Amino acid sequence: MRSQRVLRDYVQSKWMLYLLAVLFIAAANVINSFYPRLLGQFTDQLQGGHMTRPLIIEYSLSLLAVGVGFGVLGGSGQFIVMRLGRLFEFHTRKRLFAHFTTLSERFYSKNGVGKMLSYVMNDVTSVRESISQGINQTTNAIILIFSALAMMLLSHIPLYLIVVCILPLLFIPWLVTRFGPVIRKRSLTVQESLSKMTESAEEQFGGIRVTKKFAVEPIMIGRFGATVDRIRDNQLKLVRVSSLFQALIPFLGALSLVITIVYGGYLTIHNRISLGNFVALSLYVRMMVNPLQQIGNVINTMQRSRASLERINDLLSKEGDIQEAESARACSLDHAAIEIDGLTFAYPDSERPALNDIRLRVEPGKTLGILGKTGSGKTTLIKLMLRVYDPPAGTIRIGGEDIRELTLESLRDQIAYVPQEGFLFSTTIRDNIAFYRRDSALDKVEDAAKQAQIYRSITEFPDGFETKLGERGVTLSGGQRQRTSLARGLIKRSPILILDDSVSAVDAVTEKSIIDTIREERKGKTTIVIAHRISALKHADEIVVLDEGRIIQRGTHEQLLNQAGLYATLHAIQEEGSFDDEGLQAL
Ligand SMILES: Nc1ncnc2c1ncn2[C@@H]1O[C@H](COP(=O)(O)OP(=O)(O)OP(=O)(O)O)[C@@H](O)[C@H]1O
Repeated sequence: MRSQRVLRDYVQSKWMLYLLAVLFIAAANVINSFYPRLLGQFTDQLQGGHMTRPLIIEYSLSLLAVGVGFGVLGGSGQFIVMRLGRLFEFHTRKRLFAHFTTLSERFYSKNGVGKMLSYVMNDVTSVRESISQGINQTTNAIILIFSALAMMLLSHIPLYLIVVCILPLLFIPWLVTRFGPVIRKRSLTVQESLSKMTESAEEQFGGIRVTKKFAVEPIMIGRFGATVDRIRDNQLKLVRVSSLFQALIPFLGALSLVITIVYGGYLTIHNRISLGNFVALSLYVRMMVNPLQQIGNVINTMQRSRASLERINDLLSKEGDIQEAESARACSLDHAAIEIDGLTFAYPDSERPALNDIRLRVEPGKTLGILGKTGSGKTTLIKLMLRVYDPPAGTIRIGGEDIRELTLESLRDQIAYVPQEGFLFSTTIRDNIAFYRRDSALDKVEDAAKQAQIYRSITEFPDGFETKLGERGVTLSGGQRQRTSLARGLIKRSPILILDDSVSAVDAVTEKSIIDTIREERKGKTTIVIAHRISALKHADEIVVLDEGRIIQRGTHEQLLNQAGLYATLHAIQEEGSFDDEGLQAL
């Protein structure tokens, strides 16, 4: 795990702008701290009977200058900080997304889409808010407090009076250290329940059609409702503690004002301080309550966003399981034999091997058929060939090279993999087929569609190849979706094509036509066909039958038919519609 400091890196890269913003905000607050002093002086002049028209104008202009200076400088500083915050949000979202693309299937099998969304949306926003508010309000508060203290001393307000009046405010740091950890813990729980709700919503939306078909809406509403209830409970717990925290600070502020009025008023009556200084003191004490409350707010927000920042840093530190070797080379897989030698593999969290001592050799240009019951390890074998998971070193070679020594790009770029359920993006059919190379000429897209037997269906849509697909291609039937995904694989014209049950959703006539076209098109190129239906792979040069991760039969279609075993049994069931008890036992 590489340690990541997303916020520190960002602030370091923008430190000059942040410094400028801090200087602007600080200057604004220094200017602002003049206004109670001016009002105090004004009161003294008034009380002493020295007030003249030019003096009134002078004081008015000075107060106006304070207001304008505070507004312009403070506003500019705030603008810079807010803008930098938005840029942070933008950069971090892009960085997170780029990082997501490097993570492997193992990561995604453990972390749902909702969780990713929650990182990208909630966590990033929470950190952005805390830096913007943090810099803005902390600078505001610190500078204002120090300027106010300095101004009071300059105005000759006695130090003992200042200390007594602001004494209650000094309890604020104590409150912060008491409440901070509790707030942080409860915020983390809220964040977690929020991300659970996003995950649940994502799953419910994904499965909405199944829900409706089974008429189980109340169950789904109940399930989603439970996640929302959890958020409500956790949020209420958080609100209770943060509200108490927020309420105590103004209370301490009010207490300070009471002391100011009582003690300051007493000293004024006894002429120990001037009326002007009493006015200035009350205004300064009042002025200090807000910044101190802001510090409380900032600490609250910081506590909350620290958890988010930790989650983001943690995620960015995660490295994909599949790493390219430093010595990795790009190799051409044209005319390359595939050799699998003694491959045994168990998924990282599983004790039982999904594949056991697999030995295979596919000569260049030949077709290999893989047949097997569900869960027998067919897809696992392909995942290992594509290095979705890492096979043990030296067990899979293509063109004599251990695939772990090839660059991931050269390996995956030269193998076209068509899964049973290819995901279709919410874009045009043309873009979906030309996914691998968006600038492919239309005639190439059309050729691939023809080979996948989807061309006619596409041209029947009013917009033809420019027809937009809804999310996951809802406007297409299952078979149409599968053939569009097949066309996407065929257009690559790769040295190696892998069809993983890619024609299972089409009728027998279309399947035959697709297989014939592919055989013709793939002459001289290596093809691997995985299927449950014998008709899809009987023409293969070699067929292997997998069972519980082991190869239990191998040979050509004719050879396998002449052996008693799973292949002949499946053939009897699928092609002849007949089977005996012995055959059923084999299944
Ligand atoms: N990501 C995973 N983590 C753990 N075990 C897995 C994972 N994917 C598959 N398996 C297990 O590995 C075994 C082989 O699965 P695989 O997907 O290779 O079967 P298959 O022959 O392709 O099945 P099907 O014909 O249903 O697609 C199964 O027992 C499955 O439960």
